[in-house]
Amino acid sequence: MDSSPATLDLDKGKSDCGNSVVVFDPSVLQKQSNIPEAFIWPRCERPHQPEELEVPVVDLKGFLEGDAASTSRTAAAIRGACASHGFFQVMNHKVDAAALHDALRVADEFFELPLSTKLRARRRPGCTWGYVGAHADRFASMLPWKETLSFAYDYSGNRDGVVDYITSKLGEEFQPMGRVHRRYCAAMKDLSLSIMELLGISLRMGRDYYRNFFEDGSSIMRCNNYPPCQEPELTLGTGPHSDPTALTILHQDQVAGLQVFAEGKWRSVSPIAGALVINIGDTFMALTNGRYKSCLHRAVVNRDRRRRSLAFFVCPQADKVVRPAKELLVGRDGGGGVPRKYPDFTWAELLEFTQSHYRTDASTLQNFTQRFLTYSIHLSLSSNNNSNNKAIKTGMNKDASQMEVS
Ligand SMILES: C=C1C[C@]23C[C@H]1CC[C@H]2[C@]1(C)CCC[C@@](C)(C(=O)O)[C@H]1[C@@H]3C(=O)O
Ligand SMILES: O=C(O)CCC(=O)C(=O)O
Ligand SMILES: [Fe+2]
Repeated sequence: MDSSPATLDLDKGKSDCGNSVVVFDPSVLQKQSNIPEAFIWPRCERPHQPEELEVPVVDLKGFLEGDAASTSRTAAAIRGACASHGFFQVMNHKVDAAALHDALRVADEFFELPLSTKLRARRRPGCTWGYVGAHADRFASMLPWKETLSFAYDYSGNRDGVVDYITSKLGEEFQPMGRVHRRYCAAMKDLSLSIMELLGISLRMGRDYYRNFFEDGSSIMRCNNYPPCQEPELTLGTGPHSDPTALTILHQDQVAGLQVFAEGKWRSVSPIAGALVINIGDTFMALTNGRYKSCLHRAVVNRDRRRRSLAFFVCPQADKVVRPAKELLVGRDGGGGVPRKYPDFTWAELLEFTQSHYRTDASTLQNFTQRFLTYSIHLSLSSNNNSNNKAIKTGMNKDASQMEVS
């Protein structure tokens, strides 16, 4: 991980215990004619005017009402998108319009708080949750022009986890904010499990296969706030990456900014009022042995308007082994096994990799796999072929050449 420099000319705030922290304070930065050097991205990464990516807009009405013909049409539409760029949008998803509106409203309320109040929830080193400004506490360069608030939503039925988190960090007066987030996360969980059914049908694994796999899962709720930027052509709101999680439900406002790298170039995915953007993540790509694609994407900013997005990242239960179903390892001709592209791993292992060792980017899963195999081979050599080492557990050959990691 980049080590943050001792000082960074963004702005220095004071945390509630008086320590100086490096912060991203848009109200200060926006008054400067140029953005700080740390926010300037390499020329090859800077945004330009892209074409539109026509992602399928899938109407879920028939599927959610149990109509068989509509379900198979919907699964076919999803199959095409997931096998190519992994993105599609959904309409008539039955998520209450008020819940969608209120979730953005309380995100605005949070980001409009005084910086000292937001810092009550600041992310602690090595933790995924909390308030972050430009990741200035983690990275020293290529900083994203955004503030984020992230918290966990676990599917274990702990009804008050979100409310307790928000009030414990910000104060009891923020209970209404916590309740709005809880209602939104509950709706996202239900939708994510319905989409898992569709993915199961589309892969001919049956509607329950992935629903059951994720039913006891966990999720990361992330609120993104992208302030207007005086030099939007030099920076990015969120850098190029594929989501390491399994599935993402993105609720974006009506300000364009999401871009997907498809057919060899960056393409914009314009907001559609009432629609939610869905994309496959690395963990689901591994569950399908690469059949469904976790695609590179990013967010750009603009000079005039703030942009907000709410990303609900669906993850398996932390210690559940991520391994493709054997049905997906049969060759197209029904012949012998298709080589595994990724080792067995757990979400806890991949999350720890992205939070402590690696800045999530376009090659996270590839680098995680290489590191994982190197470690496993090391284990195997050092423990004289001890059968407990991970390489054997995965059923992988210790020799990485047996894998198709490109
Ligand atoms: C597991 C995660 C790490 C990030 C949040 C979730 C899923 C997406 C990841 C992220 C957004 C990808 C771009 C880089 C990142 C550092 C960010 O800009 O926020 C990533 C998140 C993170 O590491 O906090
Ligand atoms: O804000 C967006 O449109 C995309 C954000 C994103 O990709 C992420 O947070 O992982
Ligand atoms: Fe993303």
